[in-house]
Amino acid sequence: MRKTFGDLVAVDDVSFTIEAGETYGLLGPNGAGKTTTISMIAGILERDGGDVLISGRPHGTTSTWGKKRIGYVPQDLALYPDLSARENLRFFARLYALNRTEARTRIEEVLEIVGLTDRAKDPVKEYSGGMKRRLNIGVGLLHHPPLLILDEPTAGVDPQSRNAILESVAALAGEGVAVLYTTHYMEEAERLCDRIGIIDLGLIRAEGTRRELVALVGELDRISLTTDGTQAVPELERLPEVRKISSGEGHIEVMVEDARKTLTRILATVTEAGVVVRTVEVHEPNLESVFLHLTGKALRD
Ligand SMILES: Nc1ncnc2c1ncn2[C@@H]1O[C@H](COP(=O)(O)OP(=O)(O)OP(=O)(O)O)[C@@H](O)[C@H]1O
Repeated sequence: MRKTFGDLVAVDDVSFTIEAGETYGLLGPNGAGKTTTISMIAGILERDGGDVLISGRPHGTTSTWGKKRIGYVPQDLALYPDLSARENLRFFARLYALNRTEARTRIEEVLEIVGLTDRAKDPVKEYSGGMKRRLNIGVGLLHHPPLLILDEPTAGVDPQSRNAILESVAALAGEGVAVLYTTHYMEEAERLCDRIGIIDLGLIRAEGTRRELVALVGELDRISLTTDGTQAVPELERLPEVRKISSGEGHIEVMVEDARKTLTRILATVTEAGVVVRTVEVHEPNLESVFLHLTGKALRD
């Protein structure tokens, strides 16, 4: 897809696919083109070029078929403050043309998913920011969309709601919903997303699982041990998984590609050499360093 606003190229050439049950994260700094990209996918913004296919079928701003299959949760809240959560959902269920019986069941399911059943009767104006955000997500789920698009759903919410949001998104993906998730919080992308597209200046600079992205820039995991000696170093050097070792008095640092896979073997090798291990720390390179490497700037610039 491509989108320009006058001279500004907001989305230059963005292309990706999301499978059912997969959570795809678009990670990028402010102004990277995330909202523009998802607005085109949701069919609320005209594209200048490119295609959006849902289950192989073209979809655009005039496609009702496509819109029925998408739950779009914008950054801004769209709720009636004087109505309760249940009344808000009832109103939106009518907009989505759910019949009465369908609506009744689905509203209770949705309240459960977003964790608001206990507060369903209270007017939304009495809700915390995070609760409003959760209800907003609930609205996007009413019509059972196979694709759910969330635009920075945790921006500015309290930790409890943030956790609730992340947990409901993971549960929905577990039920087969394809989720497109935008964020500039690296930890969220790492925790939630099966695949991540790093977007900057309207381009996807790299795409893959967290591990693939990290491998792309050649970063290694580091296992730091504090020990009572370093006589295990020659044995460690012989292990094929070990890429680099440094050691000094009372500590050994081992660089490997995948610390989770190699940790047991490394500890066994050290102990067999008669060295006592006092502490173990594993440092995995994160997406922040990948982002910095790819774009030359920090994620939160
Ligand atoms: N309607 C518009 N008219 C003009 N410029 C726009 C418009 N919408 C977005 N832009 C510009 O396009 C670029 C991409 O914006 P976009 O909102 O897609 O970024 P984003 O990655 O979602 O950022 P944020 O994290 O702040 O939401 C920005 O430079 C923005 O100023």
